[in-house]
Amino acid sequence: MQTSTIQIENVHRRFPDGTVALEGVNLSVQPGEFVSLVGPSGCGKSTLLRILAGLDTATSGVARLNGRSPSDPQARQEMAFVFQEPTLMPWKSVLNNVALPLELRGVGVRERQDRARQSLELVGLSGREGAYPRELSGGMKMRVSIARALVTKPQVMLMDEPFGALDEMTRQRLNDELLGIQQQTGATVVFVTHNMFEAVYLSRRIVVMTPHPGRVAAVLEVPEAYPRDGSFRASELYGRLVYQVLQILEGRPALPAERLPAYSPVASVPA
Ligand SMILES: Nc1ncnc2c1ncn2[C@@H]1O[C@H](COP(=O)(O)OP(=O)(O)OP(=O)(O)O)[C@@H](O)[C@H]1O
Repeated sequence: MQTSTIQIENVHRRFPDGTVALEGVNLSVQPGEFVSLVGPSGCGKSTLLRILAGLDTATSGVARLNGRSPSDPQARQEMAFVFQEPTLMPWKSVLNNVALPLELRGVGVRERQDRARQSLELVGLSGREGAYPRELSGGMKMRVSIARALVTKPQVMLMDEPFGALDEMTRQRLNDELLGIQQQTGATVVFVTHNMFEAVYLSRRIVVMTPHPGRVAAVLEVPEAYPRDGSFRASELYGRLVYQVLQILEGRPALPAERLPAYSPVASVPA
């Protein structure tokens, strides 16, 4: 039986000031799956991602990555985190920024630079190895940040609003590149975004969260095969799914059955 890469069972996170960031969250993510967490500010998306990354701990409940606690050193080796800010070292070249996680793991200079070059090729930045972060556009910096995450060949990529600061055209281009990389590497991706268009375009499943307390309101399936391209954005399915996410976020009833396509997009609504 194939086990889930990520297992979250009845996770609660209450901060010392009494804020309940997460209440009773359940989610399992299969190997190679692309799952987005969508919802308004404060619904607990980042908190959930941080718990998965071992950067925060649940007050109660269980989070597992390949059956291990996210703080387990082996689990940490198997994942990479991409933040909204590219957080590059300004004094290091693009190549050395990308090689940094390998340097921290004690990999020799020749091997880490070779692997950093391969990673830069994946994000379309071959030829820019010698550049410094100040010479790059916002989109290029984010590509470097993704290349740095890929350099350790992680099974799981945890991405927190990575394209939130980019213009719409750059965001769409990077969405396509990310999907290409994900198909090529087979990585499992958990992707946080405020943007429901992006979530529908990228995901196999969308976890819609609502705040106060942070809960999973619904999980939508996106029944569109990969690889996807821009024509998906012009489809009826895409428009209806975006609308469905909005309805759930606004606390309105889901679309009536006669206004939905033949499939049933609400895969599950937790009790
Ligand atoms: N260290 C903390 N102490 C107290 N409250 C916190 C802490 N971190 C987060 N919170 C609160 O927990 C709730 C969830 O925060 P979180 O950052 O996970 O939400 P989010 O959905 O990622 O929001 P955004 O989209 O704005 O990043 C919010 O009410 C936030 O203010």
